[in-house]
Amino acid sequence: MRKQTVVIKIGSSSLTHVTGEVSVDKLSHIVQQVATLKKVGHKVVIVSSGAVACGFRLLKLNGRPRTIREKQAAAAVGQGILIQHYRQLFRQSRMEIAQVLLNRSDFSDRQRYMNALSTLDLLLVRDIVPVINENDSVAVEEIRWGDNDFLAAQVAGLLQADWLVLVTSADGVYTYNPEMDPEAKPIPYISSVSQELLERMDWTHSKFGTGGMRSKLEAASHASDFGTNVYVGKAKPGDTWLLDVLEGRGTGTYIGTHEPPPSRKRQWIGFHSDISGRLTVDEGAERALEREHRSLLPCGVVSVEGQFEEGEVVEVVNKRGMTIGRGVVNMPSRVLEQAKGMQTKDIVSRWKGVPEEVIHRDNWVQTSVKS
Ligand SMILES: Nc1ncnc2c1ncn2[C@@H]1O[C@H](COP(=O)(O)OP(=O)(O)O)[C@@H](O)[C@H]1O
Ligand SMILES: N[C@@H](CCC(=O)OP(=O)(O)O)C(=O)O
Repeated sequence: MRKQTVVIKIGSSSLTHVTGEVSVDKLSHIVQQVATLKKVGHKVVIVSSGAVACGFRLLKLNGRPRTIREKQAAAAVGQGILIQHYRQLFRQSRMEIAQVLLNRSDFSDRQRYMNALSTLDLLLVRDIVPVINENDSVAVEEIRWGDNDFLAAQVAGLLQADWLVLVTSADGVYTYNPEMDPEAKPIPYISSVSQELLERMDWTHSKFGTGGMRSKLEAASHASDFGTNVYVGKAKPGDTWLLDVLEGRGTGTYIGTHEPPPSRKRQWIGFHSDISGRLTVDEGAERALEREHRSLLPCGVVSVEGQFEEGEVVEVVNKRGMTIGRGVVNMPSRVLEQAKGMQTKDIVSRWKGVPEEVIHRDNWVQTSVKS
């Protein structure tokens, strides 16, 4: 089997006791599985929750924290303990780990995105297992919405990983939440995460988890866009459970991808960048962008929203308000406000040195449409 890059996300529900505290036995089992994957030559990155689980008792709380402030403080106490557990467990297999804490802004800022990539790349080259978590004590949205699923998808994209394995308390995606509906049936294979399937999933989660199956499917959809295969399932006994998953013998859900990975530049534009504005385009420009793979010219721009500078990323919508993609603009909003709807020859004679295209086709990414 070809050596693969595998991102394994371990949710709180897969590493805690019923009391909510971290279970070293559960962690140890997962570490053994990862060690098996590494021994056969795969590159493994772990995205691990569990900081709150490791920290809340030391914060003198009786149960899992409820407020954001308590969660952030518990994570600050617990992250060091979590990493210490990983370090001791991996050392038993003579493997070293590195702690990497990331936030959403580390992906939306292109320089930080490239720095994160270069650090992770070097760690993998030196055979060190990166153990990633959100930088919880400064993140707000993330800690509430189960975004370690999303973070794991972002990491899979960053590394152009072959696999994203979401280890959780349910053995895969069911037609409905199996804990609520005994009639729920497992779904062994999903070729593409449709809007209809997403809407069927709710956000109900396990006692100590955060995002439930909805956030996992959204993350899976995101990872598929990067060309990564996804597996959602439970940690199983035995030494080769993770290896079995990669070899197609997992009992959970496989979410397949048929997309080749996009180039890193297009990936950053399409999936990680922050949007600084929105352009509405007419039917001719929509056709040129979507079907004819041409650049966006000022004559096709109907309206400009937001303030942006040359080099920033904007979203492009059609006249019905549907997003068709994103791209890097060649001119600031103050120029485009005046140039919109104008023919190229008039623009060139009015503004010396202004580029002909609003968005060059090399800097354009169409948003994938799933029905
Ligand atoms: N359709 C579904 N299929 C499987 N599990 C579901 C579904 N809908 C909701 N769930 C819930 O999602 C939980 C797993 O998500 P979560 O609690 O966030 O775990 P984690 O800590 O791994 O992120 C399951 O225990 C289950 O209660
Ligand atoms: N970053 C937090 C966990 C947040 C989170 O996404 O949890 P989960 O839904 O269990 O993956 C922690 O380390 O406790």
